[in-house]
Amino acid sequence: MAKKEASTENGFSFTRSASSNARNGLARIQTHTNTPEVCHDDSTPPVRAQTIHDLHSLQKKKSSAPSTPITSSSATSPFSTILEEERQRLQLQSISASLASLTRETGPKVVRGDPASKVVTHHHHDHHYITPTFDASDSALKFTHVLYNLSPAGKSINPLLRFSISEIGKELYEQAIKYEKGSFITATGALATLSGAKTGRSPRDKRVVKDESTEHDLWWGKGSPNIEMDEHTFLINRERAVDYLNSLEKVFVNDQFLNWDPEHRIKVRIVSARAYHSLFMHNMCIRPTPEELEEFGTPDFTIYNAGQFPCNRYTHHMTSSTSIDINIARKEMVILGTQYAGEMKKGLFSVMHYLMPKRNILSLHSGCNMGKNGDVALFFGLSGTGKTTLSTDHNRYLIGDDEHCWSENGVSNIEGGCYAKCVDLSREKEPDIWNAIKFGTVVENVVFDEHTREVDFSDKSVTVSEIIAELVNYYFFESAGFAENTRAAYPIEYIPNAKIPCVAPHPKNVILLACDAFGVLPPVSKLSLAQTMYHFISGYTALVAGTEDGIKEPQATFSACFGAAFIMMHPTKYAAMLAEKMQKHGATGWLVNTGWSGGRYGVGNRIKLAYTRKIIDAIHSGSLLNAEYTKTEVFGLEIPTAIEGVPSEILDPVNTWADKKAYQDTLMKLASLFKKNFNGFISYKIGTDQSLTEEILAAGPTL
Ligand SMILES: Nc1ncnc2c1ncn2[C@@H]1O[C@H](COP(=O)(O)OP(=O)(O)OP(=O)(O)O)[C@@H](O)[C@H]1O
Ligand SMILES: O=C([O-])CC(=O)C(=O)O
Ligand SMILES: [Ca+2]
Ligand SMILES: [Mn+2]
Repeated sequence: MAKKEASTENGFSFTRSASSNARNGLARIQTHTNTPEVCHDDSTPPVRAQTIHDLHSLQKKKSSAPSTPITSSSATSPFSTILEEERQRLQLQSISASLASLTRETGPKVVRGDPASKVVTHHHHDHHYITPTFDASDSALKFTHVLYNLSPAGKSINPLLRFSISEIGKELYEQAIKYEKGSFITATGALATLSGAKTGRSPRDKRVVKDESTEHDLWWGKGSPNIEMDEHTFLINRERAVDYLNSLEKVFVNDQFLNWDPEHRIKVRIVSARAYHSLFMHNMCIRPTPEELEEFGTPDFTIYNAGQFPCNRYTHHMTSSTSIDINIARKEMVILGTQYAGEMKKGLFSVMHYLMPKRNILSLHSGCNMGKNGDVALFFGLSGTGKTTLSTDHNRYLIGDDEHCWSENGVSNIEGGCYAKCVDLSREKEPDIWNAIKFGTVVENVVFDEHTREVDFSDKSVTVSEIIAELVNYYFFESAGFAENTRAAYPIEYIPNAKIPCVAPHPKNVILLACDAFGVLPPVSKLSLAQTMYHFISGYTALVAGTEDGIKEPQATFSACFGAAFIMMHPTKYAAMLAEKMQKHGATGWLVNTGWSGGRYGVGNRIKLAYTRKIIDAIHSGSLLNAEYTKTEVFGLEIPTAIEGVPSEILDPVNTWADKKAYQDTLMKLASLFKKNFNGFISYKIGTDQSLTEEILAAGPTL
């Protein structure tokens, strides 16, 4: 762990030390040493307690009360106490401002250590609550307690804001287990939770405020993920969310960061009603150090997650009782009517897809890892194509599994955690992800043994059936899929070879992943720059959906930039930036089919993960770059004739199909689907380079 690698290539410095890991890591579970003695005589009190309350109080050793030591003299000097109180006051004021109503005259007022709150027990002078109250309405009669940056291990991240742990202020695990039905601790210590009726994202319910500036900046209309909403309607939903949150006994507030590039770090605040949501975001966003939290100040972006509460369908623009609303100008997002935590993660990703390109930084729906020699690979792909699985590679440093930025400095992860699919997760095939499912990790919608609490990753019964999923896919184009969407969210340092800080030099390889359920794309092809751009803009994968009679048909999905659901500007904007960066830094593009071979879904089989890993190894090592190639017909892809550890006959898919006519027909069918999809882009220019635009158009399949 104390191993250090250092490199200052490309602006980022790579130093990883045990201390930086420890700082970012979660605190360990403490085992109490003062176990009450066992007593065999029923006639005497079994423990040193007169009441059940006393008994329970024995469970917790005072000295082990969670706390992070306040650094050095600042805890004791009277001068610094004043500063500290002032800081706390400002922090509380800021949270209060976040929760303020926009229509009532007086917003929630934060009262610290409110004496009226009977539940506060003062073990330490510095334990306190912050208690926003309304003084202009009936809401003044109740308190909304704010649970600020609680940690899953029972330790407030900010030692200066350690709120008392009592009736209300239980830590996240305890909060979840006590108050959120369906929360359990699994055999390995993860928090199993249910996301409710929605087990995937609802892109059809996403709204973006169209105002003077976004009207011109953003991509609107056909194919765009940005469905418009006006400012006034946003405020109605915002007020609905804020009122709902303020009506609760308590809310959770996370103050965290996005983007490991210190120059372009974004401060985010997440206000939510569920410990599940707070823990999820704790894991997924970058966790501030106590010092960073001290100076947090005003967030750059705030999420109001009132997911348990529906939107009002009489409200303009609402087509269901779910609404995920982004307001760029206000720097706010409101969630109503869905508890699926991925909405927060991907909502913020959308925001980054706006903010970063504004700074000439490319935001990417990709995984990223780095070899021992500093060679960096990006993994693009739609949901379920292998970004997380393939970027989590025991022989390489993990930079991140899903969201990155590519700037002049190199690549930086946007997030502080990973969100892995865990359907059919196997210890043998994906050991690092398997081992990351431990204390602190949130596992969503999994099924486990009632007694042993062993998770059965093959059981998909919580997530909806494929038939419903097909409908969902139809209505909510390209959702992560409600079906088979059991997930694990864990802090990135749970992967042993994660590189902290999560930044890397410019990529050498850009790997486009497609799970081709038609089984006609080669397992790997080397792409020209124009082909890379063609496939990046196409964003192809094929899903498999069930039909009523149980016959499963592959369904082609095209999602520009391998993440049309998250981009905010026109795809060609991102494509131009990618082309420019790949050209400038000499990156090679690859197309890897992680889907079917030997026939389409139902006839052939999914390419063995072990083979895909060998292919990826050969890309990383550079050996594939100089291999011998042949060119395929129709798609014009360069395919290698041999790769170590992979049977050569599978490299050209035609060899694996018993029915050659079926192969040809399926190939032509897929090619025509590509053509049809790309027609939507032919009138656009990619950047300023007209010849590149023409090359890209010519880089698709020829029929
Ligand atoms: N040959 C293969 N290559 C990659 N993944 C495979 C292969 N065969 C099966 N799989 C499985 O496919 C799934 C890939 O999912 P993964 O979590 O990596 O998707 P993702 O691209 O990260 O999607 P998302 O953006 O939704 O998180 C995993 O469950 C993995 O075990
Ligand atoms: O956002 C989600 O729910 C999961 C995910 O990573 C994706 O769909 O790309
Ligand atoms: Ca993933
Ligand atoms: Mn993703």
